[in-house]
This record gives sequence, structure tokens and C-alpha cells, in this order.
Amino acid sequence: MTTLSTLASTIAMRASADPDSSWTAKLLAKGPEKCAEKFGEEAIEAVIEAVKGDREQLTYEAADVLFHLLVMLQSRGVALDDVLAELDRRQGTSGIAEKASR
Ligand SMILES: N=c1c2ncn([C@@H]3O[C@H](COP(=O)(O)OP(=O)(O)OP(=O)(O)O)[C@@H](O)[C@H]3O)c2ncn1[C@@H]1O[C@H](COP(=O)(O)O)[C@@H](O)[C@H]1O
Repeated sequence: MTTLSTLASTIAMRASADPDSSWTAKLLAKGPEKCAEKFGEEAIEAVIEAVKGDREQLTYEAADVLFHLLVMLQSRGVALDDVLAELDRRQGTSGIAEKASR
């Protein structure tokens, strides 16, 4: 199992956990809109570090982004496997060719 798959499984299990003992459960209990807002905040923090060029902080913020992306997906019942399958489907198709075909 990859790191992301393991984390997605942990997040799915936390959906029924006590919000007082789990950050994930606390966030999920606030609903999908709050999960999406939190993901947006983390993404902006990563953007700031990318613009600044601080690789260590960008690494840290990127981990936050991936975690909060998985929480947001969980909040809307989207499986990580479905996202990965979409990426697999796109493999081998250049973004430039795909855009030209629209
Ligand atoms: N990967 C993470 C992870 N990354 C970030 N975070 C938490 O996300 C929160 C966001 O931090 P911020 O400082 O941005 O938020 P904040 O300032 O506390 O909140 P606000 O200012 O928005 O109110 C922090 O509490 C982090 O600890 C995470 N919490 C949990 N995990 C994973 O999820 C698992 C389950 O965690 P629990 O659900 O807490 O048991 C853990 O074992 C980890 O593997």
C-alpha cells in the first residue's frame, strides 16, 4: 500500500471517530464546505512557499496539502482510487494534445 493509500484509509476510519481525539474527525464533523476551505488555505500556504522558493517549507506545506486534499475527498465520498484511476487514464496523453482535442 502506498503512503497516500494508507493515509486515505486512516482518514476514512476517522470519519466515525471522536472529534475530541482526532483532528481528522473534528474537521470532517464540520462538513465538506469547511474541509474544502481548509484545503484552500493549505494550498495557498504552499503557493506562498513555492513563490518564496523555500524548499523545506514547501515540502512541509505540500504534505499539509495532500493530507487536506484526502480529507476533502473523504468529505464528499470521492475515493482516492478513482482519482488515481483518472491519472492512469491520462497517462501517455500530452496535455498539449489533450487541450488541442477539446
Ligand atoms: N497527516 C496528517 C496531518 N497533517 C496536518 N495535520 C493537522 O492539520 C492541522 C492543520 O494545522 P493548521 O496549523 O493549519 O491549523 P490550525 O491553525 O490548528 O487551525 P485553524 O487556524 O484553521 O483553526 C494541524 O492540527 C495538523 O496537526 C494532520 N493531522 C493528521 N494527519 C494524519 O492523520 C492521521 C490521523 O490523525 P488524527 O485524525 O488527528 O488522529 C495522523 O496519524 C496523520 O497520519
